[in-house]
Amino acid sequence: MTILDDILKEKELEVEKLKETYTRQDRAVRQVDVSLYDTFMHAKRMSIIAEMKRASPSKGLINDKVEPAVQGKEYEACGAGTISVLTDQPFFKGTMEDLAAVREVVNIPVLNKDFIIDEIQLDRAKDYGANVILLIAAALPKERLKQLFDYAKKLELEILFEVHNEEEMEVAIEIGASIIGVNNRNLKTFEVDLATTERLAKMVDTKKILLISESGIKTRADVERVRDVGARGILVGETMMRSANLKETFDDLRINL
Ligand SMILES: O=C(O)c1ccccc1NCC(=O)[C@H](O)[C@H](O)COP(=O)(O)O
Repeated sequence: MTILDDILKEKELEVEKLKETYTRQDRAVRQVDVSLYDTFMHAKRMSIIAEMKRASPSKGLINDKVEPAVQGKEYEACGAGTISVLTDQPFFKGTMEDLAAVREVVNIPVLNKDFIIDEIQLDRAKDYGANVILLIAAALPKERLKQLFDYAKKLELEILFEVHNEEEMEVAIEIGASIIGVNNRNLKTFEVDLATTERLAKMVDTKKILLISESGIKTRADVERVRDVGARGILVGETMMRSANLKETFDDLRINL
């Protein structure tokens, strides 16, 4: 059993419960109509998806003092292109209320970062004001990923399609993903290697597909490495959550393309 297996098992229970208790609250939270793909593709500097992440399986507790609305506003003021909110409770200490709190105060896209295995989680993401959802290639078979991909599109949600190896990248391309995130972290072993982005970037036409490099990004040199192979965006969690000066951190990482 890997940690991803454990998380997915937990998600099955969560979805079962959601199906008994959740009713759609069409547009219950403030909705902001803004596209991650469009803004990142037109940006002149590296776009940053700044993450709200209290804890993680690989690092344990990272920052449990964070107030999502305050941090979200600061991320936006410092130049974030999107805010990723981890909403998984058992492994990351996040909640859907964190997502709603961020949505209320920012005007940039908000990503519901969770382990999506069912349509009901997409309904909920929409209701809570997300613009973008995450689909992880390693989590589900291709056919199921495609069903969820199509359903998310129907809800007018953008999809960050996450891959970690060549086989998963093939799946992303076949499904027609236009935003592909290469996760530098192996979700089974926690090993982080930026060479993953360098390797997989060769498989995509980065003029059409928006390439995002995810995980393990800490320094300007890291950003230069992934920029040089075509990434226009980076997803940064721990570095943001531990930063003592977010303005400086953003200025350091938002390099010219
Ligand atoms: O971060 C983990 O330990 C983790 C473990 C298992 C599944 C997912 C996990 N993280 C989710 C992410 O992909 C990261 O939060 C995200 O890419 C940011 O990474 P970082 O900048 O290294 O915090």
